[in-house]
Amino acid sequence: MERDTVAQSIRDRWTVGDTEDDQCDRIPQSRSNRDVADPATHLTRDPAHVPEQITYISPPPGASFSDTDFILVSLPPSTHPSASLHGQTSCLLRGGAYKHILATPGFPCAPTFPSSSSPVYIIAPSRHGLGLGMFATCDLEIGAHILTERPLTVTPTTIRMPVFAAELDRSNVRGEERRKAIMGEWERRFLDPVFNGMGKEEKEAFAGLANCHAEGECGMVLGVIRTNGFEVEGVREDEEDEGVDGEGGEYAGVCRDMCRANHRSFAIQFNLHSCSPSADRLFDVPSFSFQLRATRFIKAGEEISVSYCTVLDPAVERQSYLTSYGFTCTCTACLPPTHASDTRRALLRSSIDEIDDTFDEWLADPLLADDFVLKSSLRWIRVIEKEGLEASDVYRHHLHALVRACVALGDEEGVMRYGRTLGLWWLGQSGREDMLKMGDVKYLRGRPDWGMRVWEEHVEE
Ligand SMILES: C[S@@+](CC[C@H](N)C(=O)[O-])C[C@H]1O[C@@H](n2cnc3c(N)ncnc32)[C@H](O)[C@@H]1O
Repeated sequence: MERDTVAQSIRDRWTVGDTEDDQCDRIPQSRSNRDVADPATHLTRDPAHVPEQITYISPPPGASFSDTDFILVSLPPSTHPSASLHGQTSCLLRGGAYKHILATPGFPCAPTFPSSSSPVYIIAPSRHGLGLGMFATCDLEIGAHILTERPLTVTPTTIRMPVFAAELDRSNVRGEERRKAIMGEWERRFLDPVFNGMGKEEKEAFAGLANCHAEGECGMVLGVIRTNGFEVEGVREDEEDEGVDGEGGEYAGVCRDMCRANHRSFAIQFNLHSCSPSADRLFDVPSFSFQLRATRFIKAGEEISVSYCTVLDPAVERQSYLTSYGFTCTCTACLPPTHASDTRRALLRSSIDEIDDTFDEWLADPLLADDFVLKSSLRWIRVIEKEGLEASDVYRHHLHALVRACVALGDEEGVMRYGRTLGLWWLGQSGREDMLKMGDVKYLRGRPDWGMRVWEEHVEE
């Protein structure tokens, strides 16, 4: 799966009522920077059986249910020891997703990286007037673990109520009124029970989160989910699906602390562009928890930011996602008139396609300078760092090219330098500690491509 940034974007596609045929919609979710499929395509999944109510509440082990049934359940099971230690999530899941979770190897287990007893962050008013925000209490290196959190809720990002929609049609309810009616009904039938299923303390935490849709457009529960939902990666209806039709995620999670992280639209360093997060999150199904990690060095006291949008997208598209959150991004990369940053981001995106060809050409051609690949990728890395896009997948691609080049040259120092950063990138993005081996000379020396481009010196006798 290609990830432009692990700070999965929060994206709102609440478009019910755009066409009379629309019977489902999408609520906000943090995505992996992939486009969201037309909700209509999702409607074909199982036209025969579309429950319009919650079908089961906490089914006992072994209960049978269909893939499309709606199940209200607390996860992990309250009997599991880690549930009391790390909290529980009030979930609304389709049967297929629930089966998928239950079948995940290791589920339910305690989080691998539990939050520290002395947190490395505090929640405090943002200095940029964005409400509350999350601040580092100490210096955080790239890859540093910031927190692990069980979401308060996990709910579907699409839902379908064809019978209810047909009733509206019969009553000639159209346009905005129809859209609001569907949202209201969705909330009443599906989301309010999720809220009611939470404990007192969790309810208070949820209701206290930001809600930029408070002005009567929808109720509190839907408003909070729309303002705070992060994509719950890895929770899906079946094995083949990576989100809806291989695109956006199917479930949104709301967290007590992680949802206080604002979208980055402020520069912390002179000449550093924004729409460029300093942290990113991932969801771990076995422990049913999110992890937040630094994607670049964060100084003590600095506001920790995530991205609500796809950072390599053009500014206009980024802005259109952000309107759902009730603000316009005023960062240097978003503001007209130059949009020079758009050009840089587009070039960065396309630079990925050239990496392999450049590398193969260099490997085969002894006339090319030894630092041919290094120079090329280092040039892109300077652009990435200037744009503040270290969380982006493009950074990983170029770091990887540098490591491969150093391996081919048998350059131990280079391998340690770039491999370490690459390993930390992986740690920051996916929690994979095993990738730290990318900075381990002993490991890399054992690879067949070590010293592959060291040409034998031809010494005249
Ligand atoms: C997920 S919440 C973030 C935490 C929030 N600031 C709070 O007080 O809880 C999203 C909301 O925060 C605000 N926000 C986040 N990033 C922002 C930004 N870059 N500019 C303006 N408002 C922002 C918007 O009101 C948005 O709807």
